Amino acid sequence: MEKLVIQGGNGPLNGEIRVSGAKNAALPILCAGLLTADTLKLTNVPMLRDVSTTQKLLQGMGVRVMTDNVHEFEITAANLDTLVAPYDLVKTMRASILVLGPTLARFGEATVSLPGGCAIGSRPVEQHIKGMVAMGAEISIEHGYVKARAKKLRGAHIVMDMVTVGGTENLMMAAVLAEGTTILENAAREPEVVDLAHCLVAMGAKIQGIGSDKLIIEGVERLHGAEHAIMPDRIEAGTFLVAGAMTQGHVVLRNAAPRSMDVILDKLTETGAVIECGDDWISLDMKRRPKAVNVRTLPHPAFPTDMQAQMMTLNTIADGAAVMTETIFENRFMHVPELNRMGANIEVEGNTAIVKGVEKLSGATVMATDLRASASLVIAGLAAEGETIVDRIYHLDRGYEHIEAKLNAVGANITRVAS
Ligand SMILES: CC(=O)N[C@H]1[C@@H](OP(=O)(O)OP(=O)(O)OC[C@H]2O[C@@H](n3ccc(=O)[nH]c3=O)[C@H](O)[C@@H]2O)O[C@H](CO)[C@@H](O)[C@@H]1O
Ligand SMILES: C=C(OP(=O)(O)O)C(=O)O
Repeated sequence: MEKLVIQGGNGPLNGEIRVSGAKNAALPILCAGLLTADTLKLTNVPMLRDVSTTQKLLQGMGVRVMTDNVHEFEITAANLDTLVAPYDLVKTMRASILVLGPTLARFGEATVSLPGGCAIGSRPVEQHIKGMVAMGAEISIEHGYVKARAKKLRGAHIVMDMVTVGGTENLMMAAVLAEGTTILENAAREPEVVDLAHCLVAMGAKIQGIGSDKLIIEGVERLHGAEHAIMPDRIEAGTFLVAGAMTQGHVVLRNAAPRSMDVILDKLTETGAVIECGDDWISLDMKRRPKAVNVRTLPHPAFPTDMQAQMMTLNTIADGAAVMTETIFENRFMHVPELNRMGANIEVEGNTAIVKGVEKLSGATVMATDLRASASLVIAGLAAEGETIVDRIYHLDRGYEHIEAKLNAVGANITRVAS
């Protein structure tokens, strides 16, 4: 197991960082390769652990996956060897459930291990299942697996009980090959859902209402190959901007998607940062101690839960106090005790955290229990006095591509060492 050793107080971050492709767009889009026998060519794929897990999962099913290991993938699902996604891969990456919709739609059958919960919450998938049942699938849960069968899915009118990103993606991928029209109401509008929809359209799918909470999908007989560039990662970008703001630095992000980040950029402006954007770049200049900002996580276009931990870290050293409410996941404050060990002053009451800004954090050995909690501890370490050791960084490697190299290039001092 590896850990990161961060020498804090290295001064302001200063320079340019290239943003990688979005993990949360790449994972469903790789699974969309199952919808056609032709080749789906993807560029700007981030090279991170969840992507290699998806590659293994698809290859295990018999999909041909070619990659240059520098962000380009070609996926060809001509014939499959098995329609089963096994527990040992699904348990390391919940997004594996996204093979269910496309496999069922194209091959009439799919057996996927139930992902179960994870550190941030119980994360059930009953909305995915409810939607597929409405489309005519017979579904049973056996030995921890979802077994789905449907000779041919048929279009249905589905109103989801809550906004679910993965549920919307799975049902959209099922509906594109169903017979007739599917209407998905209360659909997720996250930019990554939109990116998947654009890729499906490039493959020949007929989808209206992209980017809204009502998707109208007219099933087609078959999809074809296409070429698609994965959108830039708004959460990785947000993480670097928070690091820039906390160190009172000046960072410029290239290959970014500022239009997908309105609320994150607004919040950073509220902290006192000066933000400028072009079509694909963002610059942040911070000349003062940040002001505390209140945050409430909600589905897009409101503040994303995947940026809550990083923004809380910024609030730990801000001028003033902030109220932060997490409404998406029931257990997404696991960074709090670790940040408090670094000298932060955070109290949690239910799904709300009160963060009172302190002058300085101090370096400590901390342990990361989920992906964004890990990222928040790395950026806390940059602003802290002394050395911080972030242990168990395999969570971090699930979702960030070379985070230490990217931060070191703009003035951080982070070393990866074996535990
Ligand atoms: C790979 C990927 O894209 N992951 C993202 C995706 O996760 P994921 O797609 O798993 O998250 P969802 O949007 O589905 O979950 C939102 C909430 O709905 C609940 N729920 C969901 C489905 C369901 O059938 N029943 C149910 O109760 C979940 O437990 C959670 O409380 O969206 C989350 C919310 O933006 C992000 O934090 C994750 O980074
Ligand atoms: C929660 C996240 O990912 P996943 O849904 O893959 O666990 C995340 O990206 O912050």
